[in-house]
Amino acid sequence: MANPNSQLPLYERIQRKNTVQRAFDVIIFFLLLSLLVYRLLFLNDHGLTWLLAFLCESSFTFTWFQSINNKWSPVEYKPNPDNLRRRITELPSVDMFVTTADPVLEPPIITINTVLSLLAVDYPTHKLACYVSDDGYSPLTYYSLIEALKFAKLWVPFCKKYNIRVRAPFKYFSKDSLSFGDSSNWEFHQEWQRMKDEYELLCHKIEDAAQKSRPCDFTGEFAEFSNVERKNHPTIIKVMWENRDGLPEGVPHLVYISREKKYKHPHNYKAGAMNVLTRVSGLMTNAPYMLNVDCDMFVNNPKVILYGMCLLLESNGEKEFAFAQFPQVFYDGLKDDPYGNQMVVQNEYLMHGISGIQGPLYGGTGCFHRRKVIYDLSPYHTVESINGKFLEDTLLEFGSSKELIKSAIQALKGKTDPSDGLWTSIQAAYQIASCKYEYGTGWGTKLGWRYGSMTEDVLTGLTIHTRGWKSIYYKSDPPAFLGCAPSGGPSVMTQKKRWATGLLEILFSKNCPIFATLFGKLQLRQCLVYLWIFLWSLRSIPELCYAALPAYCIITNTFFLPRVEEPAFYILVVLFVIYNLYTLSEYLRTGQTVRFWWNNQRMTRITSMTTCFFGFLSVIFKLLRISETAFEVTKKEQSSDAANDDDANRFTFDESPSFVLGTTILLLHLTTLAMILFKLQPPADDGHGSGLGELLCSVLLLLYFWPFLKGLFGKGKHGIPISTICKSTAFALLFLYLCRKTIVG
Ligand SMILES: O=c1ccn([C@@H]2O[C@H](COP(=O)(O)OP(=O)(O)O[C@H]3O[C@H](CO)[C@@H](O)[C@H](O)[C@H]3O)[C@@H](O)[C@H]2O)c(=O)[nH]1
Ligand SMILES: [Mn+2]
Repeated sequence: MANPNSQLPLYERIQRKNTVQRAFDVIIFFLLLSLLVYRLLFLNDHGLTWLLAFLCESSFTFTWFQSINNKWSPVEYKPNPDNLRRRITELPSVDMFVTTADPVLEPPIITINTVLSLLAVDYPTHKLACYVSDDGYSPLTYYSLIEALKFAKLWVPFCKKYNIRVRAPFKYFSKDSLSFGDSSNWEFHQEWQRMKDEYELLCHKIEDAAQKSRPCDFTGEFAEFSNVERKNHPTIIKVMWENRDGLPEGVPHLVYISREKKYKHPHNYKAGAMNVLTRVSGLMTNAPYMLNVDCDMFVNNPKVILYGMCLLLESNGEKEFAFAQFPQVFYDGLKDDPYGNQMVVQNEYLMHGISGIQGPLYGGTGCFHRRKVIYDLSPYHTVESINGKFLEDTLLEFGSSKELIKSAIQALKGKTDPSDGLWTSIQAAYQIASCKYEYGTGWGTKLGWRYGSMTEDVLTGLTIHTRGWKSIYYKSDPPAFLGCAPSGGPSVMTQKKRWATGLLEILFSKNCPIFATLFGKLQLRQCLVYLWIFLWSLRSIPELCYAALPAYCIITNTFFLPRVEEPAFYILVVLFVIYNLYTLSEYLRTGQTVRFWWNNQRMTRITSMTTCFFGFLSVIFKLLRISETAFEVTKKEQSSDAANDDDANRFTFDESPSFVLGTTILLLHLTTLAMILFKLQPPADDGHGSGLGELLCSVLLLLYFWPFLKGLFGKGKHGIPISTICKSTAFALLFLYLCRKTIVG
């Protein structure tokens, strides 16, 4: 009999209105074009600086064009979990993956909180399995998981009984959380206190273990960790907990995996870890859906799996949406986002904008994938069509494990047999987690997470869009996941440099989105979106040139901007004012402060002129085979007090080259301003020297690099290291010398 509820929609699609925004987008675009026309008209009257300015401005105009494309037709989706419950009696299984790589940079207490929050989600427990990949090969992480599991057996029922919202205990018990709701309920009160005590005990145990040089005796369960080399060790797989009774309540399966590592054997960082997770889970539970999160991204909304399933289970979604991406939202964000990495405005406008094209890019965490899509299926493949040649070709790519191939056939055909217990496949699991398993297979090239970029997430998502799939984005309230944004100048720079590198790596690879549109099924507008993000590090070049131009002009007393008397000067003024008001309004509409906006503007300029440039260089070095690119893990901190700490808002520095470049720009513009102030400029050629435009540019750059100015006088980590200042002074002097030479020459 047909289910009377089968018509209930699982999600709603809402086209957002954005007429005013579009109008401003276009106005800005026309102002930019008129500036270009002005440049072209007078190209012959001016020298090289004019041409350079024209080229830079052309690049800015192209970027703006791309950004209009990104935001032109925003769409929002709203899942409806109630309808899901009514419509679907048997919910599908979901395998949940957590990756961790370093017990120092990623303290196990953070990882276990993520795991606990996943184990406690609102979803039938027997449909869930949680797999933790530990690239750190850390007995401490494993020990913490053992202890966390004991706690989970109390925590999960507690959360479900009282319908707790925040199920990461550190957050639930933190000072700023309003966890202690209905305190008149005596029973709740008692249980709450017990949970709190148990959680504190858990924290103590982990802290104690972390203090010791050896967290445990390498006997019994820990014997496999006695080989202490992190980069050279055999596989460890531990089925830590099996929900044997298959009951909808209780704690989901928990599996720990530390894949084999060998010196000189590329392990492909996170992408490699994800592929091992995919294979091992394929053997053990083979769920048709997979949720993956970074170790610091805890579940903040227990309905998240229901949301994910609404988005992916709708019958038209089945044919369209390959993955469902949730935004990266951060907890304990520093006030006013001094490092510009909270991505609030991007999550709101950019992501919804892209949702109106082919869908959000895959962001590496907080994302539900269909297993069969990860196994290379395309949208035109129906269950019936999956046989014969496609199946044969695809299966060849899976490698030699018969067990894996068997499970892959089931996954591709959309069949899910209940597993015969996790242990039965343990031997095969060891085989497919070994270094050599991927030799001669399609893993990383045709299947699974793709290798060859530091941003394996975006690359993997791109290959999915290239096959014609769409993706879907949902920004829930409260946010589905919360993670921690790196704090401190150096870690922000490390992260951004990795992104800049990884994104450009994709542009220069065979997966380049231009080919994907020409020969694949990537939509043209989506191709523009990808180009916009991949060109990020290349844009550092016009940005740097544009920052050097005013300095050059002031030092040589020439000009590259129209003079105040010329009407074109007002194009620039209007452009500047409208652009800033426009971006400001985006921040204000998402509830942010003016300060927040300014910090973001400033950091955008700083990172695109410094870190992105080094990202660009590392790709060039890779192409020239001078050096390889590497995934540097960012440091995670749990402290809830950081947000209120005044110190935390102050920029911190280290000796990284990004800061040398930033300091050089600062010193240059300090010099130029001093030259104007003390009238040290050489006489202008024909009485037409640098003017107000150049001066304002210099002042603006000084404001953008204000944290660096403070850093010149700061102490300790808040100060720019002396060696950096020396190097920057040398570069600034060299620039000065070269500028002078052009006058004399
Ligand atoms: O060899 C490695 C390196 C990293 N990781 C894991 O990768 C995740 C992301 O690393 P992180 O240092 O937090 O990088 P972020 O810049 O914060 O991560 C963003 O960018 C990455 C790509 O650069 C994506 O993989 C992430 O999902 C995305 O959140 C973490 O869980 C790590 O444990 C591994 O498992 N193995
Ligand atoms: Mn991270």
